[in-house]
Order: sequence, then structure tokens, then C-alpha cells
Amino acid sequence: MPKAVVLGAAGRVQPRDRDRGFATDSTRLGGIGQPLALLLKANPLVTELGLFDIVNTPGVAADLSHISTPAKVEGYLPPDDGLKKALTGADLVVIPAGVPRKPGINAGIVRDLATGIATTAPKAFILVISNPVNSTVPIVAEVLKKHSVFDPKKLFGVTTLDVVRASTFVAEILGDLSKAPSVVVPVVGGHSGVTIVPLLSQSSSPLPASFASADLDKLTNRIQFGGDEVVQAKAGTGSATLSMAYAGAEFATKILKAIAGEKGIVAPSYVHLSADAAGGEALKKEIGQDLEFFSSNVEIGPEGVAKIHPLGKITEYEQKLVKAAVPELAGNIEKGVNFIKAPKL
Ligand SMILES: NC(=O)C1=CN([C@@H]2O[C@H](COP(=O)(O)OP(=O)(O)OC[C@H]3O[C@@H](n4cnc5c(N)ncnc54)[C@H](O)[C@@H]3O)[C@@H](O)[C@H]2O)C=CC1
Ligand SMILES: O=C([O-])CC(=O)C(=O)O
Repeated sequence: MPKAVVLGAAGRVQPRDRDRGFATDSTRLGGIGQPLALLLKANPLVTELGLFDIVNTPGVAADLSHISTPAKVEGYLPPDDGLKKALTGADLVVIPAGVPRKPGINAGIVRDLATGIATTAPKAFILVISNPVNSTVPIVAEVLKKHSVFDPKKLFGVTTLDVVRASTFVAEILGDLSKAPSVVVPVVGGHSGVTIVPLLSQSSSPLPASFASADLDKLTNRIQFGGDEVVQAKAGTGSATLSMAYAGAEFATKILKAIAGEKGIVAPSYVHLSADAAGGEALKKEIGQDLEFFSSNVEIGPEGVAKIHPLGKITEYEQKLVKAAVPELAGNIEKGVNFIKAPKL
């Protein structure tokens, strides 16, 4: 009977919130939280759906509650212990709260929400969407460690949008978008720029033989900087929201299936490398550095991470991409850790 909770679920920012720094434009489409909550409400595996935000959740919850699917929906605001009420009994907590491209603000928001999870739902699976994921996931881990409730098997940075983009772009190149749902391309590393490493040589649908190295550069760059493509098209009013909601719901569904006992659930995710001692250590050897977090294909069971898969056979080109990603990731992880451990430094 899984209860899913979305922290940052209201999405549509009111003009008055501009003064509080939550958005620069009230005409923006309205965030990840709302469409993600819609997709979770539509998922029959969810029996309870808790929505928390600093604005609008009662309205969003009332609206969603009329949809004829099993989940009972409740919306909560900060007054009267709203966060605690939203998190009570949560099996799965998804965090899209924050502001696009404002890493400093997001760090504080994620820290505070993680504190709520540590005290109210320490056994829940935690799915972090708020950017920069490479740093916000270590922030959540440090908060949980401080409260002595850190379970590395249950903390996930959501990198699914990179995987979704890679599938779509490869299907486009193959000239057959109907293949997009079935093309599988592992994307490893982290979730920003050069830390995003698509392993196109492992694509389930091989690229055309005519694919030149310049084409490979172009495709790799498009996957790494897909977020910029959307930011530019939205002309300053926000970043990817609908595709992220789709990706977030897809990953959440995998977790819900794993909780329900389904076997063989594998997805790339940014996880703590101690989550599975054997797999994590082997992965550290492959990437040549003792990183605390890295995204790779992860097998998920009812207790969380069951196995972290190795990168496997990768090309020289991909090895170079991994080499470029590692130092950047190390810096991002350190920033997140220091935000909690040494906030004044
Ligand atoms: N992991 C990924 O692949 C992606 C991550 N993102 C990130 O997701 C985050 C959200 O993006 P959008 O939905 O477009 O932003 P948005 O500004 O439209 O929505 C964020 C929501 O968070 C809420 N919020 C702010 N402070 C809060 C708090 N303390 N507690 C609860 N809710 C709070 C806001 O009221 C708003 O409803 C950003 O950090 C963005 O960069 C965006 C796209 C992809
Ligand atoms: O680029 C951004 O700001 C949002 C994001 O993470 C993405 O679209 O992948």
C-alpha cells in the first residue's frame, strides 16, 4: 500500500512569490511538481499521494482528487506541521522542490526538506530531482547521516531525463520515433554537462554504420546539454518540466514496482557507492577514483539498491568522457558535503 509524497508539488508560482525569489515570471508553464503529481495519481500502484509545497497544494490536491484512480490525495502547506503531515507514513518521497538554475537556493531548500524526511520518514525511498543533483544528493545524505538514519540503498538522484533524452535522440537519428520507448542507452556519471556520460556503444539499437565521429560528438553534446536546449526554447521562463515529470514518474514507477516485489528492475541512477559494497567498489576501480556518488545502472529490490552494475565494455571515446566527468563530479560532491559539514567555509 505505497504512499508517495511530492515535495514541491504545486508548481505554478504566483506573482507575489516573485518578491520572495521563487520565480522571475508568473507566466511560466508551472513546474515539474504538478505534472509529476498527476502522473503519480494516474499510477494504480500509488494508494496515497501527499503533496507539499509552500503555495497552492490544497487546490492542486482537490483537483487531482477528482480523478478516478485509487490514490487518496492530500495537500499540505508549511503551517501546522504540513511537512510532517505530508511525510507521515511515506514509502517514497520525490523532491522536485526548488528553483531552476539557482543552486544556492536549492541547497537550503533540499537541506530543510531532508531534515523533515530524517525525522518523519527515515525509511522512505528518496528520489532527488532538485538541481544540481550532483550536489543535492550528497546534501540529503549528509543530513540523514547527521540524524543517524542514512540508508545508502534508499537514496537516488534522478538522472532518468538524460536516459529518456538519449532514447529519443537515438530514435530520431534512426529515423523512427516509434522506437523511442524501446531504445535503451545507459547514461552514467552525474546530471550536469560533462558529468553526463551516454554510453552510446551500449545502445540496444545500434547507431547507423554511417555515423561519423563528428555525429557522435554532436549527439553526445546534445544529450549532455539537453537542458540548455529547453531553457533557450522557453526563453528564460524556466527549464524542462514536462519531460522531467515524465522521467520522474517513470523512475518512481520502477521504485514502486521494486517495493511491490517485482524482480529485475534496473535503471541508471545517481547513488552512493557504498549502497552495494561489491558493485560500488568495482565501479570505483573502473572510474579510477574513490567517488562517494556516481550514476550507473542499478538493480533495485524491495529494500532499495540491490546491485550497482559496472560500466562494462566501453569505447576509448567513452573512457575519455568518464575521465572528464570524474573531477567535475568530485568537486560537485565536495560542495554538497561541505554545505552541511562546513557551511561557513
Ligand atoms: N533532475 C533533473 O533531471 C531535473 C531537475 N530539475 C530541477 O527541478 C527543480 C524544480 O524545477 P521546476 O519545477 O521547473 O521549478 P518551479 O519553480 O516551477 O517549481 C518548484 C516548486 O518548488 C516549490 N518550493 C520552493 N521552495 C520550497 C520549499 N521550501 N518546500 C517545498 N516546495 C518548495 C515552489 O513553490 C514551486 O512550486 C529545479 O531545481 C530544477 O533545476 C529540472 C529539470 C530536470
Ligand atoms: O538544465 C536544467 O536546468 C534542468 C535540467 O536539469 C535538465 O533539463 O536536464
